[in-house]
Amino acid sequence: MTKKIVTLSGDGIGPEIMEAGLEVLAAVAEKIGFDYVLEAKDFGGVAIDKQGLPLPAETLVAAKNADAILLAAIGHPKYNSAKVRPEQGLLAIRKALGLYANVRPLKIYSELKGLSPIRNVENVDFVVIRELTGGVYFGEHTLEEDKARDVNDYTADEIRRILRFAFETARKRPRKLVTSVDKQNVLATSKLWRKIADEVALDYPDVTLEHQLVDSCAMLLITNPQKFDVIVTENLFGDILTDEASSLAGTLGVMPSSSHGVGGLALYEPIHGSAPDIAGQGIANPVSMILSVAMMLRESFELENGATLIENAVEKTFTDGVLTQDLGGRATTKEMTDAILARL
Ligand SMILES: NC(=O)C1=CN([C@@H]2O[C@H](COP(=O)(O)OP(=O)(O)OC[C@H]3O[C@@H](n4cnc5c(N)ncnc54)[C@H](O)[C@@H]3O)[C@@H](O)[C@H]2O)C=CC1
Ligand SMILES: CC(C)CC(=O)C(=O)O
Ligand SMILES: [Mg+2]
Repeated sequence: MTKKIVTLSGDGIGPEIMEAGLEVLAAVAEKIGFDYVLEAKDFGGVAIDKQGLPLPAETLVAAKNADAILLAAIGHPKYNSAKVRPEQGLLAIRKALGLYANVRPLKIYSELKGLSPIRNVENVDFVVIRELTGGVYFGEHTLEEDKARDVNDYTADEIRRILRFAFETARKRPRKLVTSVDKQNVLATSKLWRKIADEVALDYPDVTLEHQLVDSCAMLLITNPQKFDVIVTENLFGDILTDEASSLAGTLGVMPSSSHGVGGLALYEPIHGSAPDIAGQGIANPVSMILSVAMMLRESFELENGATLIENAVEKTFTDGVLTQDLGGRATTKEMTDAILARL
């Protein structure tokens, strides 16, 4: 049956990397016989400019009716002091679709090992499960002249479901280790988080649970990244720790993600933003988007063969020394994409 994929190209480098991702999708689909249609929708800054809001109703309706959603990136400094911001659309679509579990795997490509500023990245292989629809990003925000307030809320149910997601993820991995990251020495939400993590662990005797405070976790990601298998944490901590973790891989430009919810619908996007500093120059690294397409084939459509084709082609492209500027190379977005296409 034909699958419907909604595409949200967004802002900045978004359209450039979406084009790359869709080219790779088309080539793989032809090889494996995957039948799909694309529906492109306005989202983010481009939607504000055209329709006055970052998540127009028709975009949300299309997303809800899709079999999967591909999102590139949103955001631009021109909205920094605007009332309506592209980021509001991003948070709104995650909430509206109930996408509470954001999966951010880290893979270190052998060819990129020397490019990481971290000395020892041998045998690093972990995934961060970031809670995506709760916490301080969704709490009340008040800003006055000389006072500001952001509320960090979590319910027990919200914590329990993301912990379960993390334990289920760990169960399928060889090391079966969950590191739950919090700040329970200070935060009430973290005290509840840790209590629930301990409770959920009782249902998974085959999985080991460790706790780590977020500040020392940030340090360990650099000094001992081999320690981690599955990291699970709240929205804000997961956002920060995964950008930090990307430095192990050499660049933000190689980290994809998937976001899952209750109904089976999932959204796939790079972990990075719209990179306004390089937008329009044709030099963005398209790998994060291309690997997000691979995650979509595997996780939404159970097309392991398609996902593996893409991942192997990316690996081979790196091995052959084709690198974009963020990795110290000279390849443009188009050259990198063509190199990957040639190795499918
Ligand atoms: N999911 C999304 O759409 C996200 C949107 N944002 C938004 O993006 C905008 C820019 O945020 P920044 O803090 O600049 O973060 P950013 O992630 O867009 O960029 C950080 C740095 O990484 C580089 N970079 C990122 N992706 C790259 C790629 N594929 N290839 C090569 N270099 C790449 C950029 O050039 C920049 O120097 C903001 O409006 C922010 O809110 C930020 C994160 C996620
Ligand atoms: C608006 C932000 C929460 C976007 C972001 O940084 C992310 O999702 O990684
Ligand atoms: Mg982020």
